Amino acid sequence: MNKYDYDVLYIGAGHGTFDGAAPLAKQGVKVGVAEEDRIGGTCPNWGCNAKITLDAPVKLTREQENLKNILNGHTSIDWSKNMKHKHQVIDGLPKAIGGMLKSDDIDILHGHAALVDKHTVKIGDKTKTAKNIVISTGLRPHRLDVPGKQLAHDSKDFLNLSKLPKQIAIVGAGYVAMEFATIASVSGAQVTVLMHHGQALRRFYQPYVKKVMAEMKKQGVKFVPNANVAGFAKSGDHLVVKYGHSKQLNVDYILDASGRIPNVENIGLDKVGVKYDVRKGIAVDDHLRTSVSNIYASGDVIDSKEPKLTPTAVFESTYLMKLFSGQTKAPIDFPIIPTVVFTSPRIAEMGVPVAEAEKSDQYQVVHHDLTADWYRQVDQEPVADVSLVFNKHHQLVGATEVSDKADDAIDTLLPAAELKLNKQQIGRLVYLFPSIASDAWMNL
Ligand SMILES: Cc1cc2nc3c(=O)[nH]c(=O)nc-3n(C[C@H](O)[C@H](O)[C@H](O)COP(=O)(O)OP(=O)(O)OC[C@H]3O[C@@H](n4cnc5c(N)ncnc54)[C@H](O)[C@@H]3O)c2cc1C
Ligand SMILES: NC(=O)c1ccc[n+]([C@@H]2O[C@H](COP(=O)([O-])OP(=O)(O)OC[C@H]3O[C@@H](n4cnc5c(N)ncnc54)[C@H](O)[C@@H]3O)[C@@H](O)[C@H]2O)c1
Repeated sequence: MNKYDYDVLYIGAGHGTFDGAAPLAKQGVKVGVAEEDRIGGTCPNWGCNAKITLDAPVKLTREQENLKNILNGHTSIDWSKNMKHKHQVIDGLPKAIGGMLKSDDIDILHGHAALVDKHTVKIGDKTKTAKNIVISTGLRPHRLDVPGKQLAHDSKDFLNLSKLPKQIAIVGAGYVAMEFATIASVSGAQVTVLMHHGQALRRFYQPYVKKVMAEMKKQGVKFVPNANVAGFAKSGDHLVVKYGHSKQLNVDYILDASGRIPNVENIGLDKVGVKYDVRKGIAVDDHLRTSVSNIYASGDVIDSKEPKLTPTAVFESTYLMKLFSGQTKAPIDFPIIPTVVFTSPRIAEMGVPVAEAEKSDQYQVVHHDLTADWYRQVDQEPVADVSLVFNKHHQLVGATEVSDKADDAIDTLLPAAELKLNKQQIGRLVYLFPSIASDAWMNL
């Protein structure tokens, strides 16, 4: 007879949970998953999958634009058909993910979950106990605290817009702002990006970010650096963004893309003694254990220097699966986690950042203008640059690319850096020709 209802009870059903929970349950571990919203969490429902589906015709439009001297005619994006397609692709995912969890005998508990004590969780009006608990509650959009803030929308609202507004103001210049500005402007909206600082995508290599911005400007996107947004108001049938020294911008829609904050409130952390920071998230050790020994945390809600991305959440939930099933006792050892911003062109990076490498004598940085490559000329890519970072043994340790194919190029280079391949090993790898992989590896 088990002392607890579950061996492991997860709070939240995003990637920080389900990629590990399903294989854990397959091994005979009794698992419960509490979720107050859609199964699958942010990424499938209002993040990666939804965004990349809307981006598909945007990417195609970019490719057509690059080849416009060859193609006849002009195409445009039908927003409502694109949104309908997004729903067709996305709407079935919670059922599919939930079905997968149930088929592994996982109990799905619907409702808001909060810790009652270190082994007890209240989910709606049900109370369940567990030997171990994993908090995987993710992030939610940060909202600017300015007058008229209720007039602004967040990324979730944007991804469900049935009609594309004509004029859009986007506050912030991070991942969401830059990706959604691209989607909206290529789809026909006039977009103004109100930047908090003088730089967009601050963690990325700035010479490449400037190239992305230049392409977005050609598409019609306006950037206002150091905008200092003061508030929003309604005036007749339009909205007004007040910024700078008494400047105003009239728009039909305001997207607040000023970042994301951890879901740490109202889940009983203080009651049970789990340490956290309201801005950074839940503190964990190198086994993803919180300050309470049987309570762990996974995914975006963790206070960590790892990027808050789906691959990170997947790696963490998979690590916890191995820990709970006795496959490992070792601390978590993060691999290189690559990242990409799905603008047109994309900017993608992995490993040691170029700006950091340029400041150190431990690395050598090699820049390549890829527009000179015959393979990139096939698609007439106007912007294509890569910077490769090598260590003293000439092993690849980092790379950043700006191009329409940057995501695929960085993915293909990743094993060289993660596995620290030497020249001889690299020489053993033969790629399809012609392909982005053979093109990317040519420079190693
Ligand atoms: C617009 C957007 C686009 C993105 N695009 C990408 C991308 O292209 N690539 C990429 O790698 N990453 C992307 N991300 C980031 C990615 O979505 C997250 O890193 C990932 O979803 C994190 O998973 P998670 O399980 O930690 O959190 P989430 O997926 O947010 O899951 C947390 C879950 O917990 C639930 N929950 C919270 N509190 C409670 C409670 N008290 N009781 C019960 N349930 C609760 C929530 O409802 C939610 O379902 C994007 C994010 C956004 C917002
Ligand atoms: N392609 C991807 O992988 C992808 C796409 C979207 C989101 N994400 C994930 O979601 C996270 C959140 O994305 P995001 O774009 O919301 O956040 P972000 O941290 O990338 O960008 C937030 C932006 O808001 C600005 N800002 C902060 N405070 C402000 C203020 N008071 N006024 C005006 N602007 C302000 C920042 O300067 C920054 O430009 C990302 O960090 C990433 O982890 C990933």
